[in-house]
Amino acid sequence: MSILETKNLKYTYPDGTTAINNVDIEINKGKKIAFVGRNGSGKSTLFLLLNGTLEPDEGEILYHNEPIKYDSKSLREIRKNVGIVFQNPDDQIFAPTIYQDVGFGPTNLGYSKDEVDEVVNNTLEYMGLKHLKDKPPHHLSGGQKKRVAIAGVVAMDPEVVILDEPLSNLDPVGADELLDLLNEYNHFGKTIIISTHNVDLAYQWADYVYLMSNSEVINEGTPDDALSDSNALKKAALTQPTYLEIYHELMIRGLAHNHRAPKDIPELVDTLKPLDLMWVNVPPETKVGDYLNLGVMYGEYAEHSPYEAVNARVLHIHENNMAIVEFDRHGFRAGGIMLYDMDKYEPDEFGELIKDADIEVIGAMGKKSKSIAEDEGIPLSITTNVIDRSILTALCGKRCLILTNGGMVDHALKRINDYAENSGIELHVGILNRRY
Ligand SMILES: Nc1ncnc2c1ncn2[C@@H]1O[C@H](COP(=O)(O)OP(=O)(O)OP(=O)(O)O)[C@@H](O)[C@H]1O
Repeated sequence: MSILETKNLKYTYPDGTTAINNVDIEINKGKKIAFVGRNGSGKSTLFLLLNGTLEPDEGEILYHNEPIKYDSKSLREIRKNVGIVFQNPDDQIFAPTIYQDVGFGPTNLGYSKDEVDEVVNNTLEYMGLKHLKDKPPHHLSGGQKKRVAIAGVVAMDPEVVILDEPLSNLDPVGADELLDLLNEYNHFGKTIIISTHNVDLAYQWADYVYLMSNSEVINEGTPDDALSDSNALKKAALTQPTYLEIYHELMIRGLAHNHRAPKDIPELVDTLKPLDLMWVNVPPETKVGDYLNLGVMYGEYAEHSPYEAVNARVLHIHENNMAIVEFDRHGFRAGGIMLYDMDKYEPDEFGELIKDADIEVIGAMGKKSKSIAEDEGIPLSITTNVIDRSILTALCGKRCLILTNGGMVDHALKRINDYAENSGIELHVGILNRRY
């Protein structure tokens, strides 16, 4: 369902610089969208057009299929629903304290004092800023200021949040934490749009990508489609995402399986052909591509039955009936990933389940899970990039537990099951405290 759309948009600044030219985009509700382009390609100008701050010279912008109007009532409405977080938080934060700054938007929307108090406290809690509420903004670090700027927008409960270069000036942990937060917010059904010149970020994070150059959109599509066209990337003076580049190099050398391009480390690991190659003696009638049974595994190596067949595919036949065979991946011993829905957290049950589940590593996704874990003294080994890191841990044979809640429970379950299905590796996955 389209939430924001532009048709043949054009905008020229008063000094004659055309910053947006013939731009047609369609943003669907609940998606994560990235606009990728070098400095000056027009991303910030487009964002200011999308929430009515600038008015186009030509073309139109549709919000829920209705053209935006520019009278003050309509503009208030669109700015409430399409919030922008500027690249530099100093352009956005101006009140004497964090509390007042985050309360500015809701106060302007006509909320009562109690309503403002409730919404500001909830937002500060959600953004992990509660302890800073009485501080003046100029005493905060760059990362904290960024969060305050986002909190000011989130407090108005917009449908769409637009963030101009959200990760600029953040250290790696701060960047991961912010992405975690944006993903969580997206799971509440919010549409999130970012601009970035970081192709790796756009490739890994977005559902849909627009590539911009010289005031125009020059390519668009899923991240693989939009960011693998070398001509378009050259025109935009950008390079391919690192994962795609590694994948293509592996493919050229025959080291990768020919399935979809990897988006993260577990998928990249999975594209690698297993190194289980072996010289074996084969019967004279054997052909390349045949499956051979090479014997049995037993004891702790057998997963599915006490005695398990070891199969291998013939890759190459040499003279004297010698062949190179590749072991079938079936029977790969991985660990497991259990999820625990923190909306239904019960300390006693949790302790019991953990004891029985033989968990070695615990991770938490989302603000609520992390703060319950902190309050309850549950030791967390993984707090960012949790799904990927849990899959990698499980691939090393360990059992992990992910604490999460809300829509992220099913999201995590789906991601892990998709990985298991695509890789053919049997991971044990389940939700500990949900009965089916
Ligand atoms: N207020 C302004 N007056 C005149 N020209 C401007 C103004 N703001 C931006 N521009 C010009 O418009 C073009 C697009 O700029 P814009 O800031 O939208 O790009 P951007 O892709 O967001 O860049 P960045 O990544 O550096 O933020 C550039 O050529 C820029 O110099």
